[in-house]
Amino acid sequence: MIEVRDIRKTFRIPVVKEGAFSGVRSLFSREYREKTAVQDISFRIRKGDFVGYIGPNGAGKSTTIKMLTGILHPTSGEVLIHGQSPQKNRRHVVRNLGVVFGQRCQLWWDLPVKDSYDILAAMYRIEPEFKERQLGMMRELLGLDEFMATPVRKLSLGQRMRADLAASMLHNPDILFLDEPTIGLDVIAKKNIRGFLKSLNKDFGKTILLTTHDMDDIEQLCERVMVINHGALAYDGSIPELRERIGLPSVIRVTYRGAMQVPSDITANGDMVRLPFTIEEQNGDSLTIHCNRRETTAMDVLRILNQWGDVDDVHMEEPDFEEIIHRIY
Ligand SMILES: Nc1ncnc2c1ncn2[C@@H]1O[C@H](COP(=O)(O)OP(=O)(O)OP(=O)(O)O)[C@@H](O)[C@H]1O
Repeated sequence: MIEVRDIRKTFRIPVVKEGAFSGVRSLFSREYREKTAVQDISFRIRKGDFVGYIGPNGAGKSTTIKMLTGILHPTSGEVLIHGQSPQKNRRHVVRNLGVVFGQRCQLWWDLPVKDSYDILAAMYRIEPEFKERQLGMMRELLGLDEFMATPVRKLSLGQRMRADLAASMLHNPDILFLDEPTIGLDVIAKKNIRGFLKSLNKDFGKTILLTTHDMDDIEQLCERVMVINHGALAYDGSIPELRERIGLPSVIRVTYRGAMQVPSDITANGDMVRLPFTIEEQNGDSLTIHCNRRETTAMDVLRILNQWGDVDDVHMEEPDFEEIIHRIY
């Protein structure tokens, strides 16, 4: 349903020269340098997928989303949404798209939220009954009644984001492109937005592409994650596969009831090569070990640890997702 074939975006940026009046001179300068923001990216997103699109600042995420929505034209390559190009058939394609740029508000600053919805409905030729039905559906999910009559400029950041999300859903699009919809929100507001997005995907079958710097958003919402770095796709797959590929160690802490006996040939000379894990700390009746899930399973590890004493308690920590992502960046 969304097909992206080898899209590339190169910007021409005027070169600003050093020296006095350089700013003025560069106005007349014809020198440019090229910046490739997105380099030959391809992917497909199926109906009902919830995909995270992540990468460091300046990686090319917003530029990709702008090409997907038809705001920008790719320098080369092609985007097809339901088989249509958003560049060539913008009017037709946007009927099926909802877009939220978390850093920008699509509502009218001085008007009550409700009036903004009326204007958007008129602009996009949405029938009043249809708009009311959509708002009715979202009223409870987004708690719209709390601020319908409030001017947008008086909304809290969390309320504004909820109002913005409702606006993007007024025409009931199949596909949502969300660029940092949880930016700057507190824990509770993030939780509300995540709940809403989860419901849109699971209960209403919406296809969602989500850009965010919040790895909790990704872990809690997305089945699939695409990582973009320096304009190129560095990873496209599931989160468990990504964990496995990066192979950071899982930490297991074991407490024994009474004595424990670590075989001496393992601890001698720090020679632990025969174990499928490393002993990081041995302290009285407890052990902390690191194991790599690519090389062994938790069951195998526990089987060995069980031979060393009477296990009382086991605590496992998966590698932190944020840390995994930093490894890719
Ligand atoms: N209109 C433009 N003209 C020139 N360069 C641009 C333009 N838009 C984006 N760029 C450059 O393209 C690169 C990618 O920018 P983009 O906004 O897509 O990154 P991003 O991944 O969304 O970053 P962030 O996480 O900071 O929002 C950056 O180096 C940026 O400076």
